[in-house]
Amino acid sequence: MNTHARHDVHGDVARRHVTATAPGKVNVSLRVGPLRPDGYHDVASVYLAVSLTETVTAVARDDGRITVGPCPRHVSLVDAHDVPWDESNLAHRAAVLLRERMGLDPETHGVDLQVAKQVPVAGGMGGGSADAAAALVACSALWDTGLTRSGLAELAAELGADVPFSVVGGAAVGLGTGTDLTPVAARNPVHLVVVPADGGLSTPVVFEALDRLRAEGTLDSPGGVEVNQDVVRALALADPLALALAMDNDLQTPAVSLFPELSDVLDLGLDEGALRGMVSGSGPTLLFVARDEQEAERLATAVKERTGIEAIPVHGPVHGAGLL
Ligand SMILES: C[C@@](CO)(OP(=O)(O)O)[C@H](O)COP(=O)(O)OP(=O)(O)OC[C@H]1O[C@@H](n2ccc(N)nc2=O)[C@H](O)[C@@H]1O
Ligand SMILES: Nc1ncnc2c1ncn2[C@@H]1O[C@H](COP(=O)(O)OP(=O)(O)O)[C@@H](O)[C@H]1O
Repeated sequence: MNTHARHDVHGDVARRHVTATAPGKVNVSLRVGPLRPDGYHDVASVYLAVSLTETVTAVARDDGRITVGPCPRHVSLVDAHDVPWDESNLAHRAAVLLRERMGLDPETHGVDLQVAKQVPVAGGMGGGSADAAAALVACSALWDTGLTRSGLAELAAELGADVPFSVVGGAAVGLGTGTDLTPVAARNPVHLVVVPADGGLSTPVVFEALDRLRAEGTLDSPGGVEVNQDVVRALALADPLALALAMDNDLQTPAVSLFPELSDVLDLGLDEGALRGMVSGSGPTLLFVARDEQEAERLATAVKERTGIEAIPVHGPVHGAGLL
């Protein structure tokens, strides 16, 4: 029996359960290379894990079934209707993959996954990836696999480009499809405001739009990608102004072309004193850089007042997936 699992009483049956959390992310730099033959793009990404986290409770079942659903005990900050609560759910896929790779008996190793979401769905903040990371950590403890964090991060890469970073957390450069991670120093917290949009954007559709804009010559086509070292330095120095000036995102133009309303909110954030506004990953969530925590609170309130959108002050880096 592992040391992390707790017991709960559901009817007459005591069921072991484990809870894990994992962070959402923003990309403070996202440089995208040309389309590869496998349908992916090489990226040079600078990830920052932020204080908007997902929580997954894994409750043991001995009939081998794996289920996933919204957590009955936690209030989700996002609309659970937007999430596929079936085998396609990234948390479900994580549990299936872990069980298979660890050679566990599919007749006896089942789990009910209860997910409490805070990260906007399909928003470019890696919420589904965080659910997968938290599910990996929770199921690994529940089933006593003995896998290390780097073992979990390796499995995570099979689930999606953003999943390893949510396992690892902090701040990191991501190369390859984003899964080849190198931690970077970020001593003091960076304060941001994230502004979710009404609706989501499909990640592959945004990458396709980038390819299209490059093919027609509207955007330059790079031969390769290089890490944005100015952003890495700004994180190391904990200098919000330098970070704001250096940030970039090759998916911003395609995301805004698909979701033109984002331009107005970007302008509004700057008008309210943000140091910089940018699309988070493939969008449509926006991120604004604030000078400090107080300024982030003020900016979030101002954006909320002017747009009615629930802008959220966050900070990063925060740690990666872990047990509660
Ligand atoms: C753009 C980024 C930036 O961090 O995140 P989001 O904004 O979606 O959160 C990531 O690259 C997304 O990561 P993730 O959402 O895990 O992507 P995956 O499920 O692995 O891939 C979905 C699809 O996105 C495209 N894709 C993804 C990653 C990559 N390096 N090149 C790509 O072209 C491919 O079309 C792929 O089929
Ligand atoms: N646990 C999950 N939470 C949210 N979305 C999920 C989940 N599992 C699968 N998905 C699917 O993945 C898509 C992208 O999810 P998400 O990770 O929230 O966004 P992004 O990739 O933009 O950061 C969603 O539209 C949804 O169809």
